[in-house]
Amino acid sequence: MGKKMTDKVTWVGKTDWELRHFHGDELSTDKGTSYNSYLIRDEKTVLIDTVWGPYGREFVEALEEEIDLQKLDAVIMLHGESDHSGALPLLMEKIPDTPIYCTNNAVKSLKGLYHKDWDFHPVKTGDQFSLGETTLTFVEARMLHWPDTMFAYMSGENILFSSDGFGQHYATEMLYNDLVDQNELFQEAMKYYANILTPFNKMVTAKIKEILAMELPLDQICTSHGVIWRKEPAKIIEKYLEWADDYQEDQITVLYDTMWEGTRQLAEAIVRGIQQKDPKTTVKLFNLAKTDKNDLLTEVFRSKGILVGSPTVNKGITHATAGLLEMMEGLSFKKKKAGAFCSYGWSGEAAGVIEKRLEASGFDLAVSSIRSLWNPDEEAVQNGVELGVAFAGSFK
Ligand SMILES: Cc1cc2nc3c(=O)[nH]c(=O)nc-3n(C[C@H](O)[C@H](O)[C@H](O)COP(=O)(O)O)c2cc1C
Repeated sequence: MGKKMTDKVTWVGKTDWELRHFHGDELSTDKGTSYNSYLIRDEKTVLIDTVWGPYGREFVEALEEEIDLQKLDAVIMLHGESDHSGALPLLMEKIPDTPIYCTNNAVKSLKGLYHKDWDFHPVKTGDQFSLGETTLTFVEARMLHWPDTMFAYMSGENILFSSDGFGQHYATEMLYNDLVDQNELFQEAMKYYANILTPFNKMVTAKIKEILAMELPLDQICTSHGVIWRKEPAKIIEKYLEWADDYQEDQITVLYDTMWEGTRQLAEAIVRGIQQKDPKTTVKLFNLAKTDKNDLLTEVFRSKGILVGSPTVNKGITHATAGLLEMMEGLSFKKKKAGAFCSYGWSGEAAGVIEKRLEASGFDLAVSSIRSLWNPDEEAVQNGVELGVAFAGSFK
């Protein structure tokens, strides 16, 4: 059942309350998500995006209740990814000759995913689609977050359809940003940005500046996941500019893994050292194997510095530590300091392995790593405290 937004625009997406893992298991979605699809009825009728494949049948049937599919003049695909295009094969079976407007790169991604020769019409920045009283203007948005992404601006209604930009994995029956819990909303928006868009900070900034320079009146931002920003849409744009500018808060995060608590004891000593040196800084301690990885990455995103510790296992680090370091490398965090620590029994390679990986991932190593032979004794605890003091001191 569609939700009417304006005389001409109806939300025809799918709210997915139960989704908990997205992109395989790369991204946790504790609050579910929505796949937003929009139906525009002016003199012409067009559909913007579809929904994920498992909901394809439901989507097409609901769309048929809204309109005679044969009256659909075009399908506009802002981004080829399966969560937005999954229902396309089913829809196109019913309307095989309907043109699909998308970027050149989306022709490639959609052909690669579905191997169909639909009637593709590639568009570029500045190209327009006249709907009647209103017009859609396309703006390519490469790497926000795929090479195939574009935005579409609808004049008359003053709506920016922003694909995954400004999105959140946040299922709600409320549809609009002003009707939901603001803390939850901004936490989910930040988690989305931290985990998906961080590598593309520069492109986010450039794209937002390009759009702001167009001086378009903006009443709503319609993203492809989560709520529609209708109240003060400029607020999320400002947040994006802040987040894209190598965001950090006055926070240090200590992340450790442990088998027998030795590395944890070292981590606690480090936390005490940080608090001693700088009581105002927020210090957070997490067992990285037991905390949601995407929440951890969001904490790293907020941090000015991180310290990572692992027990030494078979001359290396634990798999959970390795997994998180791999994800951090992919996100290309900038302007953050780091340090490493480990507990060991005989060879003690873990701290060195972590240090190398942090450095290769672009972190600035502000302190030399420390190690504790077995459980930390008094001297090792003192080394932990001193590491914390030195790390906190490196920001002065
Ligand atoms: C399966 C296993 C493999 C280990 N491999 C190494 C190793 O290669 N080198 C080393 O120095 N210690 C090794 N250790 C010893 C641990 O690093 C040591 O017990 C350390 O104190 C564990 O830290 P934790 O108390 O934080 O778990 C190993 C321990 C286990 C259980």
